[in-house]
Amino acid sequence: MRVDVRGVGWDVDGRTIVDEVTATVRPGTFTGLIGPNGSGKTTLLHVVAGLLAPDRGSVRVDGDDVHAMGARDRATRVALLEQHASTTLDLTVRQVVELGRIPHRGRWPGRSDEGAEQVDRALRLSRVDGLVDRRWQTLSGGERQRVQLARALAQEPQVLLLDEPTNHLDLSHQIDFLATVRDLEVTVVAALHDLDLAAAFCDDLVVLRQGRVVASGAVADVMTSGMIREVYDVSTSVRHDHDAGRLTVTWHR
Ligand SMILES: Nc1ncnc2c1ncn2[C@@H]1O[C@H](COP(=O)(O)OP(=O)(O)OP(=O)(O)O)[C@@H](O)[C@H]1O
Repeated sequence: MRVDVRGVGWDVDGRTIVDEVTATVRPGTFTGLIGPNGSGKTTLLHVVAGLLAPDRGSVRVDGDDVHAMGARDRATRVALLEQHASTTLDLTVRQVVELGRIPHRGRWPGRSDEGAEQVDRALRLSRVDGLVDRRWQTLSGGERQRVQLARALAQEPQVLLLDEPTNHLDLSHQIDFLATVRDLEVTVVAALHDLDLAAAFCDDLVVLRQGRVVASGAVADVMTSGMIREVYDVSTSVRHDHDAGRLTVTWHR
């Protein structure tokens, strides 16, 4: 599924938070949304997910306007993994993941095992199949993040939006999580703070500053020390590591 963001703007209290954003996300690719704190990444993801209506412009998924769809239709196409998952759920891990099936249920819910296969697959892919009977409230931050990924995958979206998904994860789980997401056959857009991980896992990047796109395109073209200096005011070396087979970003004081 291709995502087309065209001239999107969103204002609050007379302030423009997302400003004339235009970007295309190619089907099946992993696009990183990067930019400093407060640059509008979360707000833009919320607009793309259909949670916020844009004041200007449009978002289309395979040609269909996200904001003209019904909520159920939208939820079968687009899933959002939020930055801060609710902590008040009194459910087991399996029950949380089953919430992802709600948009697929008929108006009159049928058998209780409807979608069980998709739930099992999502639990396995997110490596939380060993936690199915645990209560959500007893999970660590990293475990919660992985369970929320499983819920989003159980939703079987064609577009998966992730807001700083590696926040609570240790290095090994960060790498594992991003590798899992990259290999999914869905179109993924993730807001990421770690530029080295973004360089390693993303196909394309969109760089935001003060709500505007300042660079976009293939990682190798966009992730340059010049861009990082301009956007983050940090001096870095961006090199291709032949042993690792990827770009690396190292910062200097
Ligand atoms: N509902 C709102 N009311 C007022 N200001 C808002 C609202 N939503 C977002 N903002 C402001 O818009 C700006 C962009 O916020 P947003 O959360 O989209 O940035 P971000 O790039 O995701 O930041 P971070 O990297 O810190 O998570 C911030 O200055 C924020 O305070």
